[in-house]
Amino acid sequence: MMNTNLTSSETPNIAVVAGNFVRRQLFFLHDIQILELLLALCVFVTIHSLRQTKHHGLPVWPLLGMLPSMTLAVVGFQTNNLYEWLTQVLCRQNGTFTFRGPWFSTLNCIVTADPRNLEHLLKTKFSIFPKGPYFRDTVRDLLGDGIFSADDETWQRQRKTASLEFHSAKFRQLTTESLLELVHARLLPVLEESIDQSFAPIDLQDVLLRLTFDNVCMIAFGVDPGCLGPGLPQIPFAQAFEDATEATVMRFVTPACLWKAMRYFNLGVEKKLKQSIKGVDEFADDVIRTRKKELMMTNTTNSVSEKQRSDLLTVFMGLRDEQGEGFSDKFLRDICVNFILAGRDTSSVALSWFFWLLHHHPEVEHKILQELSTIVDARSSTDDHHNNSHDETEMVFSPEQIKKMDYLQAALSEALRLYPSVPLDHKEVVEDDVFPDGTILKKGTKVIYAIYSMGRMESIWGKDCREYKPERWLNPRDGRFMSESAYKFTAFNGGPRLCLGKDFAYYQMKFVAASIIYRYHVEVLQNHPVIPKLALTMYMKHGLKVTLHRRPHHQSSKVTKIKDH
Ligand code: HEM
Repeated sequence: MMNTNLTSSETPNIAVVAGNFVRRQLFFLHDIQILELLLALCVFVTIHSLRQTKHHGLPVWPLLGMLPSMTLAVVGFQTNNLYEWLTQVLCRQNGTFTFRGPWFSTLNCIVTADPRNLEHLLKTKFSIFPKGPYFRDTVRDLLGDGIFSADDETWQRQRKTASLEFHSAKFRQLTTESLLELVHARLLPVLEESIDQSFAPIDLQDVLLRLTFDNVCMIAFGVDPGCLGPGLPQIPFAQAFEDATEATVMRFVTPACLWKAMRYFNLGVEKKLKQSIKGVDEFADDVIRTRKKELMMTNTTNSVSEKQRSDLLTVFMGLRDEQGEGFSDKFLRDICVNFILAGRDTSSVALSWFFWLLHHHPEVEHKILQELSTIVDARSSTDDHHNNSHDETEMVFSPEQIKKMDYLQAALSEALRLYPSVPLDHKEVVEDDVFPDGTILKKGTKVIYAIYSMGRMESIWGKDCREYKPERWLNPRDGRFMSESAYKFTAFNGGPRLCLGKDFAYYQMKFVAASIIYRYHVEVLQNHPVIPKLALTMYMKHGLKVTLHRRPHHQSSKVTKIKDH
């Protein structure tokens, strides 16, 4: 580390003086100010360089490439939405174009929304399109060697073990039980509370984020942080996790040399990142230490309760390599943190967009209600001894009932088609190649696949591609749900890196949506602005402010009691 503490007896060193100067200047920079600075730089150079060329019909500015056009789109002169701007360009360019970034950035990349290219990238030539060193370098501090950023053997090992676990009966039991507890003992009471407080508006996105955070922590760590509860408490671990993800995302829009300098000098957003990662690590270390002790106790006392745990931490702790060595604590921390990131906000954000779409499509809400009533009535008539089938305030949907909700699954898939939780994803090319559409790919090129745009292309979904129509997912003969090719509907990725939590995510979203819709009509506040936030996951920038109205059959303010089913 450079010594920045000069005493009067020391000769000033030019590197130290320069270092201090940069440190002083950067100290005052906030992340927003950095963006403003970049924007000002764009405007300045744009005004001073009147020469502008075109690449495939897109303006390319000297030094700045296509950044000014994109910036104008994002700040609102054209579309107020980066994803919409990309969609417009991709539609004009038949599904693929080359984005030219400014000279100082690493933003040059191929952007594609062509299903043939997606299949090539995610499946056929999977091995030459890894996540790559650029992505890993950017997210390493938070994600380490976890499944999201890993490639090759490090990825394969985690994928294989987690995949076995995700498909086991024990895991299914853990997830259904923890979800049931969360929805009935925590989510529904919080929603009821808002009604009791004279229909106080609540931010449904925030409530759902809390629910999925608690749920995925139970799956990954086997502990419940308790974010969802009366009064919606602030939980330091959840806050640290959120801050750490947001600060990591800032690195993708900051020149690498700048964020690396800020990290070195511990300034601005990088300082915040360091502090929040410390918060995440402390929580993880504590859980790992406690679990190790518990497992040792279990082994010595030969008790079975701890051995029966099926959270990912316990499963990975039990693994040994050929030399009989277990995973290091750091690697165990990376594994869990990555799973929390994967399952934390994807389903909650998808559910938020789904409820917003329902608000604008009462006919879809009506059909979902009809489906739920049919399923509930069928159980009432065939299962008279079932203790909760007639008492609607205590209605708990069973896994078999959830499986039968084809229309709800179609409505959720349609929401994900238009608002995919991961709107853009990326790969790096490690060998020269050519896409099926003829695009030449040089080694080292970055490829962005625009999942959001894919849902809005006539060439993929037809003329009504922008309409919300769950029916497109139903077999016209029997009304059953029909899945789509992962290279056309890429919300869950595809090929060997297909989302590991896809089945669980559908179960979770269906269970939560059915439990809410059966009891309440969700009304979005009039004039509440709903626009996507620019982040790795497609949050609603201002949340989703709603009021809840009890259905006529659910007029009691009694909170649901969980019963075995
Ligand atoms: C609506 C909900 C969800 C959506 C839309 C979704 C989408 C995705 C996408 C697009 C990827 C690829 C990311 C990338 O490689 O850059 C992915 C990967 C992954 N997802 Fe999900 N996900 C959802 C829910 C979940 C849940 C609930 C879990 C776990 C509890 C989960 C676990 C994972 C894991 C572990 C990976 C990494 C797979 C790998 O790289 O091999 N996902 N998901």
